[in-house]
Amino acid sequence: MVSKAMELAVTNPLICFTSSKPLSNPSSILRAFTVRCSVSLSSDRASTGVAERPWKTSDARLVLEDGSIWRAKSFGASGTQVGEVVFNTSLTGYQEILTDPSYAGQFVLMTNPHIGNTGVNFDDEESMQCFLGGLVIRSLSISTSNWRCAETLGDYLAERNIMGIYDVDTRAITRRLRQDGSLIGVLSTEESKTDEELLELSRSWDIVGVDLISGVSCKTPYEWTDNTKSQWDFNANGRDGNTFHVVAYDFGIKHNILRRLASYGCKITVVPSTWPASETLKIKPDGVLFSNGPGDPSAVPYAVETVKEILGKLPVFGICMGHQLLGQALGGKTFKMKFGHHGGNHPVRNLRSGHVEISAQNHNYAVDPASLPEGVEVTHVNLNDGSCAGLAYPAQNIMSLQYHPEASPGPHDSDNAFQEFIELMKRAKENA
Ligand SMILES: NC(=O)CC[C@H](N)C(=O)O
Repeated sequence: MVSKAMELAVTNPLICFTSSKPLSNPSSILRAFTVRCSVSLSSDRASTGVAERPWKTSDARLVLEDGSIWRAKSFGASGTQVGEVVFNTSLTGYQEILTDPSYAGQFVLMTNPHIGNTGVNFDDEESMQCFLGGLVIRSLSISTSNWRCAETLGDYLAERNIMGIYDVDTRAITRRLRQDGSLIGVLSTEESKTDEELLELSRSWDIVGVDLISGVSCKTPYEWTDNTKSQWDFNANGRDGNTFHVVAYDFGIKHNILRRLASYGCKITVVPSTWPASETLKIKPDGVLFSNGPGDPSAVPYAVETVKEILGKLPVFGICMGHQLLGQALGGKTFKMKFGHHGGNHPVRNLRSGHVEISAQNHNYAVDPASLPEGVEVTHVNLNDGSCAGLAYPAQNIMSLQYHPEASPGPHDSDNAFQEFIELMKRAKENA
């Protein structure tokens, strides 16, 4: 009886207001419960002799380069890992986020507090691997419930050797990142490492200037075989019977880009990031796609050179990293943003149609439109901060988006961009 009363007093904040008896003095009832609680706890310990709590206590630390230390509980893999902390505002889609190669070198902090409730399945992956440094969440769902669930999030991360932490104040960390900009952090479950050692590690590592593409790109070319089940293939009537051959440069390509191109009737050859432009031109495809990818676009001059050699010779479509490389190849500059855009709720204005699209985004760098030569048109603008979200150079059959028309996860408002690419290839073929 005593412990039942304790449970009610502790977990139900409305207990005083739902009592069947009129409350002449609610504070005395609270006092009574408090006394009962303390009696109950001390008598339990006395009878079992065990002072251990039944729940897990903090066994992980996130140390940020600004010197702040966040105690948390660990799940997934253990160890010590360094990376850049970014926050993602998507409500769900954590599995697609975990397998997006563009997160290599980063810890993803989900601002939605409740993660893991749908578990994971093996159809929703965006690549063959998790390349990110780790996952930071507020609350790890204690149960998984979804008809497609094959595994829990914790088991999935552990099998892939990816660290996760929960029970950490993700709102406070997000506010810090918004105020001070992106920060490097270290996640550790190793008690032998001091806070000072972890801080030192966070301050001795940087993501700027590092070629992260070479670690995520495929090693040899392959033909994409699309296994998308018909129930997931939306907009399938976008196909007009034509087949266009697209060479897709894999800078860390998300599978949904390939699925969407296939859905629009494209035959796709995926090639590694170092694949020579001359080999691509030899194949004579109808168009070239430059994919998304992790890290600093200024750290991969070889990729910019490849893009330069292809521009003007074939219709091209750049997505995210591909867009940034195109911007550089056209003579423009890219810069690092304060904390970037990561999430499925970014409003973008399509300046040609006048429509606002709610888009999926994931980038820390952007193209400076003022640095672009004449003739290059800014086609899309991010309405949160006015940054450049899309470019076109019609004279050379070039189009690009800073964000993700393939979504996954995120809204499908921008799917039409794939249709535009098809039309670009069609026009180029007709005029050839
Ligand atoms: N999704 C991407 O392609 C990311 C592009 C680039 N790595 C950035 O962070 O800006």
